[in-house]
Amino acid sequence: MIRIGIAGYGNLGRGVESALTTTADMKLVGVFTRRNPDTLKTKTGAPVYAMDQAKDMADQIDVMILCGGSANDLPKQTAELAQYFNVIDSFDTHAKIPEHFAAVDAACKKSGKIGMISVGWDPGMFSLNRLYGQAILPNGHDYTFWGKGVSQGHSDAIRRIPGVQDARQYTIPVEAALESVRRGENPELTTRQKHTRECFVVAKEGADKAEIEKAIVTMPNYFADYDTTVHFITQEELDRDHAGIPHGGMVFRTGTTGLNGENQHVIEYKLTLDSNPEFTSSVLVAFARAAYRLHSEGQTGCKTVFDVAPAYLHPESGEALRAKLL
Ligand SMILES: NC(=O)C1=CN([C@@H]2O[C@H](COP(=O)(O)OP(=O)(O)OC[C@H]3O[C@@H](n4cnc5c(N)ncnc54)[C@H](OP(=O)(O)O)[C@@H]3O)[C@@H](O)[C@H]2O)C=CC1
Ligand SMILES: N[C@@H](C[C@H]1CC(C(=O)O)=NO1)C(=O)O
Repeated sequence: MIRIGIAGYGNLGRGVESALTTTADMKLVGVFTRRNPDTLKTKTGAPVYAMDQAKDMADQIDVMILCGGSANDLPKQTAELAQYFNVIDSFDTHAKIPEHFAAVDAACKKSGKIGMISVGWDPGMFSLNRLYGQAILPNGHDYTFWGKGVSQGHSDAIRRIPGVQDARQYTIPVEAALESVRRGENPELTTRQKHTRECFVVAKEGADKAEIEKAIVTMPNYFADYDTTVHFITQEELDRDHAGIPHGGMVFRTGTTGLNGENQHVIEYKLTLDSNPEFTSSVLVAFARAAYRLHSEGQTGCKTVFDVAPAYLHPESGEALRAKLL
């Protein structure tokens, strides 16, 4: 039985808690939070501990699944907890993945643990499909489109701005760009030409809304390269009109084969998600199984989804997989 800890109890933390109830080979030992653990009750009745108690429980947990925010939490937490645990996170600030990988790799190499970063759907499943497309159709173009849906990373980043009480960020694909790709026109598209971003923000009493809006639209790696609109609404309106966290998207690869490129092929990998956090958490749980197995085989250091053979994700044996899924 693989013993799991959850570090951080937000949308993703609750999603991991739920995803673990569907496994027969994994169990939740406990949830770790930076808040007062006595103020939190988990959905499944799993115990809640203070984050600084985690290191004292290192012998009770095989993999710690980190569910903090990429903007502020994971850059500190993943490498910190890698001193004591095999760790896995969903770190999604794409521009900073190389530096995050280096920090987690150094911590894991020192502690003899395994770390997996940037596990989810983008980065994660979409990353894998971009790699497959380029490897299989080297003569081609790939495109990634998200939404319309709620980006958890962008929503989390807004919530971290001083004066913000709550927020949801919708990512919206530019239809003309999407249709041009679908028509096989292989357009050259800038970041700004592919998506727009729409934010719904609840400001704290007395907060400077102009300053909040400016902090959002100029935020590097999240909003600076996009046309972004910001709406200020009440908490009641956010809870009423923006309660769900749906999302999805597509990775396209269009490429040619034949000595003269005479044949065109289109690969399309699509996700349609009722719950972005619950899907992301399901990916995290499958890769947590792989992290445990790889560490049991003596692997250490930092990995990404590119480094994991698919069979490590599945609960069944190689023999069963060959008989049923090949
Ligand atoms: N790779 C991918 O495909 C994806 C990655 N992600 C990543 O997941 C990250 C986490 O997203 P999400 O779970 O939605 O973020 P949340 O804002 O729900 O939670 C982030 C952290 O904030 C704290 N927190 C949560 N709720 C509250 C609250 N009410 N009051 C105070 N603190 C709170 C928790 O830490 P604590 O319990 O310690 O207080 C939690 O771990 C995102 O930043 C994103 O980067 C998300 C989706 C897909
Ligand atoms: N990491 C994203 C998952 C996808 C969604 C997204 C976006 O809408 O910009 N980028 O990647 C998230 O936090 O939801």
